[in-house]
Amino acid sequence: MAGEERTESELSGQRSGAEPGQGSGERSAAEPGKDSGERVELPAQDTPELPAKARERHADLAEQIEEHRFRYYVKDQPVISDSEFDRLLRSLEELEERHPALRTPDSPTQKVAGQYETDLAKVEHRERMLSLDNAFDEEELTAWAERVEREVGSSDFHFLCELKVDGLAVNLTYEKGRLTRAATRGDGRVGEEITPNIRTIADIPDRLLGDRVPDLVEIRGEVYFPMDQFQQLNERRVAAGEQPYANPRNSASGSLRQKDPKVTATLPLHMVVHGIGARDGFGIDCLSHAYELLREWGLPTSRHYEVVDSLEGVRRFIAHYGENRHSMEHEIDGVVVKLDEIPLQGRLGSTARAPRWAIAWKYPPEEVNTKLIDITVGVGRTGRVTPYAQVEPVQVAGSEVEFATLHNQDVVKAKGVLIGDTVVLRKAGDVIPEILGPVAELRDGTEREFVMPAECPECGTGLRPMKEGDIDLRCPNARSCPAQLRERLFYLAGRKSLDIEHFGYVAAAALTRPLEPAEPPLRDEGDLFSLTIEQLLPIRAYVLDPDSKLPKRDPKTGEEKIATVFANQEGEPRKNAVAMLRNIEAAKSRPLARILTGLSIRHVGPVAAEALAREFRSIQRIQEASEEELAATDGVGAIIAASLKQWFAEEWHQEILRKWEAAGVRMAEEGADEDRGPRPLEGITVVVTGTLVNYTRDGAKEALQSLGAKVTGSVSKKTGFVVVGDNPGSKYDKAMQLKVSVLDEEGFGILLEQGPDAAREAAVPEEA
Ligand SMILES: NC(=O)c1ccc[n+]([C@@H]2O[C@H](COP(=O)([O-])OP(=O)(O)OC[C@H]3O[C@@H](n4cnc5c(N)ncnc54)[C@H](O)[C@@H]3O)[C@@H](O)[C@H]2O)c1
Ligand SMILES: [Zn+2]
Repeated sequence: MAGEERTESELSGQRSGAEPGQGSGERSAAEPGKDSGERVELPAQDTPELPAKARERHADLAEQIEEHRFRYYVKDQPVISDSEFDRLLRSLEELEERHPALRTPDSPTQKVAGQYETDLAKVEHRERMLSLDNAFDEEELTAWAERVEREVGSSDFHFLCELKVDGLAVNLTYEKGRLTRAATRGDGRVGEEITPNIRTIADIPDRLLGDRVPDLVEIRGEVYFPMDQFQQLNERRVAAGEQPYANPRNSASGSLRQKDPKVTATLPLHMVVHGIGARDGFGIDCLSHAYELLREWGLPTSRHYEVVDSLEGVRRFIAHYGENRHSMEHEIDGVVVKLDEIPLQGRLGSTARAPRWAIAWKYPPEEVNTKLIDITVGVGRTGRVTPYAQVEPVQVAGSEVEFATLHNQDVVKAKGVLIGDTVVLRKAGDVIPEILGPVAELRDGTEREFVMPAECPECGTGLRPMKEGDIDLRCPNARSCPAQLRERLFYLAGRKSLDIEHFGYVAAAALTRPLEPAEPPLRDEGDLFSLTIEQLLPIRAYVLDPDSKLPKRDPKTGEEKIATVFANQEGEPRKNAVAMLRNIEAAKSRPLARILTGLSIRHVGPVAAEALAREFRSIQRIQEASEEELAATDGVGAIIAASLKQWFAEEWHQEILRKWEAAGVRMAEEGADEDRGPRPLEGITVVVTGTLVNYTRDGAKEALQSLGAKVTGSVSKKTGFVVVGDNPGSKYDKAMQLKVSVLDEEGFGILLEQGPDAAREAAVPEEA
């Protein structure tokens, strides 16, 4: 690859000697000797330089590669992932490296894609369209850059860095400013005509803008299908009885290479321009300047490119987009680094397959193919039942993936995946793994459709949507569905809530759904704080895996693991059982916000719990507050308020509270009530806005709260006072409009020291 001497061009009779300034390097690329498309069969004979085994291996690899290219370029239905394909090609290159005699002009390593018979008409490009050499690591990138410097003869040049868009390469011919022809890349010299289809793409102008349009220009670019609309496309295809696409790249290609442009017209295709082919009637010195010109002509150039003067800059660009790879609306599989100076491009020239003045840096693959073994459903903390895929374990983006969520039954349908399919799995960075689509080509008829169960897999209760119109199904048995209770307990013991060490998923499962005894120690979370070691010792249970929610298996026998979770073989308490009980005890006095979080009230996460605890300081007061008061609390709002009301209305929730209180769990913030001194501002709501001189915003808030006032963020008729500092903004206007008493900083002092009546006298507007 990059960096090595291009003996292959000599081998294939090619020369790369290009005159500087003769257009792009592509034009100056030498014609390959011949490219008939047939393989030259060499007798499989051992020669000292070329063992028969290498020759066979070469023929085998070449055949596989050609086969995959056909599926990819012509059928738009590849059956292996790009990284697997790249590996095959790499193997072939390495083999040729060791046995240069194998590197004949018709080897797949020496050709651009390949030319195939399709339904579409053939058209010849004026100037060849090439592929790119790849750099998979730092060493290959450096080797390429060093070679560029060597051939240029100085370091007086620039790198143009751009994104490698994963789409379909196209060539647009504009004559006197009019789009006259569009074609796919094909074998680089002859492509498929797709002019009517291209005309349906809104990004692509039919006429170039301005009055300086050239006589002729070939525009090269990538047509892509936006990532976020991919699933909708598959959904429509499945509904219409067509095969879903495996990933957005294939859908772009499939959409564009339609015989009927009316079909293309219905699809949201876009284009990014990334090069120029033949041209006549204008001169350019740098590719980056050319992009500016193309943009003026109304062509869709990318905003994401940068000209840098060193490899250091290239590395920065690569790192930056490596991190922001997923905020693009199209898939990118790498970065393309090009020599910006066009005369220098010409001097470096091209091989039969790729320009020497450019290299593609490939990011680690995020898409792999794997087998969809099964789709099962899991029941979450709130009873939501979600289908998830169990796949053959596969390594992607730095971790092993075995499960991927499928969200709900409609998503499974929309993706068009069947149990038993080979699927494309995508894991983007830290994002949870996702199944993109099936490799429908590989189906053999044994695949079956997923059917959403009608009953909860763990408690047998009939599933239903929470409200009419909800897509999600839920298990309504919130109290003692073992799955929901287990998830609630696991959450309660977790970092965000009570942080109970030694209380993990296995313990949560064992306490709620043991094999023995028949009656689980916990029917809901009420008895958690009164658990005793005697209750724990007899428990035998499956050892559950938190990811799959399935029993872990013995790696040797494959059997499901069952254990006495809290007792050792002698029936004595295990160390961690004792520690767990001790930690449960300690958790009773966690801050109120954490206790609240542990109740698994819908929408009440750590942030809302913190706001509620700060404002109301006890569970009882939260319960007594009106829905409006709750909703008016900073960081709470109407949805959470309604959810709180619903939660407290449930009798079994009340029982949990009673039991927890009896067990000594903290139900109020320290010193919440009587011992906090007089509360002259009890029942009064205050809004603070603008900048105060003697108080920070939080300081003002605390001063008010300590006297019993409620501090909220928005002004309403119920607001008692609005305290305004400098630059108060709209809250002041609102207060005036609603005739709420407004206090300046002095009035605020009066409120704190002398109480509400005195403050009202100091307020504007004056009481009527
Ligand atoms: N899965 C399969 O079975 C299979 C089969 C064949 C090919 N492939 C995949 O197709 C790709 C190989 O095809 P290739 O030969 O076209 O090489 P390539 O995709 O690695 O590089 C060349 C192409 O990159 C495109 N490109 C995107 N952004 C560009 C930019 N900013 N500047 C210049 N060019 C840009 C151009 O269209 C150009 O033709 C690989 O990713 C390979 O894995 C996969
Ligand atoms: Zn259930």
